[in-house]
Amino acid sequence: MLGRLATIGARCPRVARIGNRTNNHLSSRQFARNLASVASIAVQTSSTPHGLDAKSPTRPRHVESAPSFHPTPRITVPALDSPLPKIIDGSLYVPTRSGWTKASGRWLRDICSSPQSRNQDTSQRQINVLKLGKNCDVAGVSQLGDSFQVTFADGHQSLYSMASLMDRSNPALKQKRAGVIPIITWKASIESQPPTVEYANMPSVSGMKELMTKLRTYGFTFIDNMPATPEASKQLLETIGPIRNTHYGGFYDFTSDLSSKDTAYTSESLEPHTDNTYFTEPAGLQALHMLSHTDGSGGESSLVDGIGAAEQLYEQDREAYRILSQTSVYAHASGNDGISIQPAFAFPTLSHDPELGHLIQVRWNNADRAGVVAEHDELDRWYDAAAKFDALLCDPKNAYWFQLKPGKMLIFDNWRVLHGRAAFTGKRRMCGAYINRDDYISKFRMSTLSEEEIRGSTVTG
Ligand SMILES: C[N+](C)(C)CCCC[C@H](N)C(=O)O
Ligand SMILES: O=C(O)CCC(=O)C(=O)O
Repeated sequence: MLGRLATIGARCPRVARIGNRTNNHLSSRQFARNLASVASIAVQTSSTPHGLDAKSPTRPRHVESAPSFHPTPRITVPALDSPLPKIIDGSLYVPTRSGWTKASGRWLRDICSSPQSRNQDTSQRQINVLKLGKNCDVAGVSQLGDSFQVTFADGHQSLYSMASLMDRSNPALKQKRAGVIPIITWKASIESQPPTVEYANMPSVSGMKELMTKLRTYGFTFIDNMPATPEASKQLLETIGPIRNTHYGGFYDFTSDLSSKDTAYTSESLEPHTDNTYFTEPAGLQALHMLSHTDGSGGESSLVDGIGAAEQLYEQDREAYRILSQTSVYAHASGNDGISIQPAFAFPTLSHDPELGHLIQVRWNNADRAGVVAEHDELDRWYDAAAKFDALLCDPKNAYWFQLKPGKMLIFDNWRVLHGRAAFTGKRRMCGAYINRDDYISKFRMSTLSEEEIRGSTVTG
């Protein structure tokens, strides 16, 4: 059954090219509406109350009729006669350029960072506003520069910057929280200048910043001129984040001996894929470092920008993009003895950030795919859409082919970039590791944001 459009649809890609830098921000709610009007990919600003456009030809059969839309009753706020904040019914109203902003007493107390409210060593909350009731009502407020000192009904006082009151719905802050920056999508031509970081610069502050920025911008980078040893590879990866353990072990050092019952442990070719589609959360980063290849040839590696390919699919066939964004797919890993891994629930091939709307994850592995969550009369539409995406992934224009070599480690974003391999002969030894997505984004933020930006974009409430 095609998923409901109203919930996780995504808007057409607002592709604002700045130089050759592409800003991919897919936002929610507009998806269905724009599907109905294939005329242009110009971003529309209005959004239907329920994300579904009555004209949409693709309204899923099972969606119940949209409930009638009741505007939220509004408290009449005072005219903007004085620039001073006001207290109404225990909430604080702050004057802003665009009118009054309401700050609920419980929210203010919840985000209080005073030592009474928050452990200063762990940044963890040590009060429970759910039990404080009317004590959280705002009882007094005074302005101190660009901050407000709030007094609560139980006498507790705390200081809030104007920014902290205003920024709660600030998209730029949400992007900083999620480590979202403008990305550069690429095709096979990236071969002329693939993103690369010199090992000699690692793990200096500037070197890590360069590594994280290139990874986040391109979805992959090489670490060049490094020792062709598992020890050096493991040590470097551990400066990024903890190595993730899986049924393949932690740091992996493998060859084509079927020591794990997976085709990666053979000499066969592998189509472009993302790893771990059978996990509820696929690894965020994957590293591959060829240590040796003797008595044989082949084994070239391929990379494809999954976001770039998805962008091409959107421009070529919006319906196919929608189907891959709305149809959930299972996967499995069951080769190893005693292993039968499936995700907690099925995921679409293309997943979008539910708050910011942009394409956040590509999940694609033809070998590990299990059930497609679609009725039989819709299954062929999924196969048609998947075939179009597959053709883009395998298009020589999109695939960057290269030969890995000892001393040059590849690290890539397994939520964005697909990797593949040509068949090979001889003995080929590879090492590397997985790193969790959240650990990757944490390292990216810590390496590229200022202290203040990190603090300001760490959502505490
Ligand atoms: C060797 N290494 C552990 C990296 C990979 C193991 C196989 C990964 C599997 N084919 C997948 O697509 O998830
Ligand atoms: O052997 C390779 O080059 C890559 C194997 C692979 O796809 C993987 O380890 O996930």
